[in-house]
Amino acid sequence: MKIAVAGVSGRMGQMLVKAVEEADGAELSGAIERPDHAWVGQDLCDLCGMGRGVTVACDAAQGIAGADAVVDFTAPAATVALSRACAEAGVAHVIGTTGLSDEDIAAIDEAGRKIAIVRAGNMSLGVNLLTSLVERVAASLGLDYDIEIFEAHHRHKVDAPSGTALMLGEAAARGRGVDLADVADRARDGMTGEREPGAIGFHAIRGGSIIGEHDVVFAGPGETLTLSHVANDRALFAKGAIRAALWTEGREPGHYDMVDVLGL
Ligand SMILES: NC(=O)C1=CN([C@@H]2O[C@H](COP(=O)(O)OP(=O)(O)OC[C@H]3O[C@@H](n4cnc5c(N)ncnc54)[C@H](O)[C@@H]3O)[C@@H](O)[C@H]2O)C=CC1
Ligand SMILES: O=C(O)C1=N[C@H](C(=O)O)C[C@H](O)C1
Repeated sequence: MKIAVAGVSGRMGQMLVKAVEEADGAELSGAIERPDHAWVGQDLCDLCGMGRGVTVACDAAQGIAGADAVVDFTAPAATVALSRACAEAGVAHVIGTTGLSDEDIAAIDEAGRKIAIVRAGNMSLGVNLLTSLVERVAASLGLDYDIEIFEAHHRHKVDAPSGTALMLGEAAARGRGVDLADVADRARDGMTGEREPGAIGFHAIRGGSIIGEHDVVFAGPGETLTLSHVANDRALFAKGAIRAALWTEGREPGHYDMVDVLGL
């Protein structure tokens, strides 16, 4: 399968190029960066020692030409534009970008009528398994167990809560049979008053080079249960994303997630 990588110079972009090169049945066919980026127009191999013969494009249509799938860990506006370009070109779109708004997701849904799209705030097996556990625990415990979600990431991360924290929050809300939008408590400061019964709280730490850590805390009467995940290597996300790209081959149009890809 021919795979293009968007955001190729980024922390994840570089991991993705390596993961494509290492994957059986995958070949790098294109690379995309933002128009003002110094890598545009250059041979990828001269820049990072991988992807011989691939020139970095800034035009989406050019970057995905000849690709079967594009793997995209960039920024919300870039991802929405790329989804539209993929729908026009009939190229599958694997999205790891987080911080997407409801409007962004609606635009991606629209593209998913024409092509296979896999989108997940976290591409790791561990986190996707954890969502089922969180849902089950939330369904088993009553409202006297308060749910708080902690996430920690490196200093360069630009969105909060993380995509993973939101996936975990949605799983907890599903377990309780409520909408996350109705119960999420994302900012506490000053005289907040007592905790709202049924609230799901979010807390974000940003610092150093932390790759990604998530805790879901169920704080109950006389006991606290914590479900945790720690990512030790970004290659984890890249390998998941390439697995998703390979999974799209011959797939019907639709907006899928990693639970579909992993068959969980
Ligand atoms: N779903 C998952 O498993 C994971 C998701 N992420 C998400 O992936 C995204 C990227 O993360 P990082 O690689 O750490 O960030 P980064 O900032 O290192 O890389 C983003 C890249 O996208 C490029 N970019 C921005 N606008 C663009 C455009 N219009 N066209 C083409 N390229 C463009 C940037 O120049 C940069 O090279 C974030 O939203 C992050 O939260 C990160 C790790 C795992
Ligand atoms: O920005 C990151 O680095 C990460 N982003 C994803 C998220 O927002 O959850 C996944 C992972 O935690 C790393």
